Amino acid sequence: MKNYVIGLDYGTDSVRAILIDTENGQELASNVCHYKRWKNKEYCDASINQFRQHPLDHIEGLEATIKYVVENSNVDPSLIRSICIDTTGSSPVPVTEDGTPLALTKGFENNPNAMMVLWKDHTSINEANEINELAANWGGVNFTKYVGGIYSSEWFWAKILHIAKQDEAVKNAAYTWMEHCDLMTYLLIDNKDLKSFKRSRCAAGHKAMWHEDWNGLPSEEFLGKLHPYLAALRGRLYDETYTSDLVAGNLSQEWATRLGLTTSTVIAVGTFDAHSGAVGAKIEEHTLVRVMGTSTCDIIVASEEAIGTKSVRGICGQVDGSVIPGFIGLEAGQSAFGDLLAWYKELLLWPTDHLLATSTLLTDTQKEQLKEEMSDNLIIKLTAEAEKIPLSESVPIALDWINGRRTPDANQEIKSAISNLSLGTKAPHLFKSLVNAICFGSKKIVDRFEEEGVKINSVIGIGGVARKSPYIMQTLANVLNKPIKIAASDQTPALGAAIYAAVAAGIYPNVIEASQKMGSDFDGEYFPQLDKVAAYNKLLLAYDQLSSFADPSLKKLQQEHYV
Ligand SMILES: Nc1ncnc2c1ncn2[C@@H]1O[C@H](COP(=O)(O)OP(=O)(O)O)[C@@H](O)[C@H]1O
Ligand SMILES: O=C(CO)[C@@H](O)[C@@H](O)COP(=O)(O)O
Repeated sequence: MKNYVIGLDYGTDSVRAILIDTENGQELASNVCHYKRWKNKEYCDASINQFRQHPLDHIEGLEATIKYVVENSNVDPSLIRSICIDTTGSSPVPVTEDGTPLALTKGFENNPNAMMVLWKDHTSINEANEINELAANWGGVNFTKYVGGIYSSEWFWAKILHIAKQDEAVKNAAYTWMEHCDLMTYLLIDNKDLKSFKRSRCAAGHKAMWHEDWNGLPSEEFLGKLHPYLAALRGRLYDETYTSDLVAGNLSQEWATRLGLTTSTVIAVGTFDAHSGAVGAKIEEHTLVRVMGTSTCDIIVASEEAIGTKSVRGICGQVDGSVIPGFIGLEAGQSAFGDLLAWYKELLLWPTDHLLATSTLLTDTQKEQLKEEMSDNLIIKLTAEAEKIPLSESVPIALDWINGRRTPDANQEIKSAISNLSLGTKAPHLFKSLVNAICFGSKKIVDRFEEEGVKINSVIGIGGVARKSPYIMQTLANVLNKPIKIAASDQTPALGAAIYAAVAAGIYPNVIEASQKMGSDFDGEYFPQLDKVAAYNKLLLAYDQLSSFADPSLKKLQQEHYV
């Protein structure tokens, strides 16, 4: 009998659904929906790093994309066994006692504090500092132990603490909070009991300091020292967490009707995009999967025996079962990867956005066409020119911390810097320096894993930049001095979600077997160019120097580690 599953992947800008044949991972239909309100930059204020998304963007996207793949695949809906949802994270959403996102209730429809706080929102830097300070000094367990020793402003508790302090009305109305992957899963299932709802192990372990060592979330006593709201919230969250090979519930009658499915379809426990992307790319031990898009997420799995009781310093957490049940999933990443290049692109397009509007040389239609053409071609042209600049030629030295540093050693307050500019510095030189910067930031992550005893034999690249930029991938292979394989699928996170769905539906006995059968093939490999590796090593020293200058705390961290 044929079996089909759906993987639903919520990225930063859009959501995509794919309908997959579980026998071989073949994609029978796919559909993408861009978030309407987010596209118009509603509820965001980049000047203070506030990035919020309205739940209606997510619900409309879910309905449109799933309906599309069900209708266009010509598959009998009763053979669609399961759906699994992955999202960005930590992207928490305040909800009412009956599990309704607060922004869907009266009075909160346009309040950004009542919406999803997107992973890259950095409004809670002070609150992350408070958490770190308390964790290190309160005299009890240091709850940051399994999230690399530093709690980030990108994460759950810091974001909630910030909003609780900032918005009394939201604090009073938000009965509980859910990670985005949990909320969308909860929305679809029939069982609406919030207490027994199966929350994601991946989200809880990497972002909310949930760990078996202390029986779940950080203690009420610890949270109470941060804010009484957090202490009260603890009891309205969860004790247990679940891996994504398990069923969260059956599709509710309401959503079965809305999506053209039946209530026999099961919904797997939710997860994060990077972790499901790693499964979609057939992750195995000692393979680092790098999701390279707006940001990077670096995922690796290790057996419990290999990790033992060790806590890996400066990363975004080590969580039992966050990628493959039975293995410890480790996560690191860069807060900006493609985003650094996107920032530069926007900077260079300033005149076209602002001067063209007042010019009388072109018609409005021509202006729009020109703007679009320049926007589409800018990175491609810069890439071609940067590639031609020999490594012997002087280019600026840049840091990749344009949106703070996620790892190693989170510091979201830190800013980027560029040095070594001269009158000879042209736009492609600067572009080359930014590409070097994102690759050096990547090298720091790989080095940290290896220093901490996590062996990396091979690297797999997935995500927009991995697929679109051979220049960046070749630079990265040279900087890391490791070969990098590129997954063929453009949809690895959604494919990974489909793999979890297939296991949850009982079609495969475990994630490893399912990912071998359904996971993406590879369609490219970049090898280090031996004549260039040494030159990049030299540039890396300059990057290190600039890093120490821009972030004096780095030296202190290193000294603390080596005493
Ligand atoms: N040809 C390219 N070279 C380098 N970077 C690119 C290229 N095309 C897109 N990007 C970058 O890729 C990022 C988007 O990556 P993608 O994986 O598609 O999205 P997301 O990370 O939101 O899932 C943007 O930051 C963009 O600047
Ligand atoms: O941080 C995580 C997962 O832990 C990601 O969700 C976050 O970096 C967003 O990833 P994308 O840039 O949307 O691929």
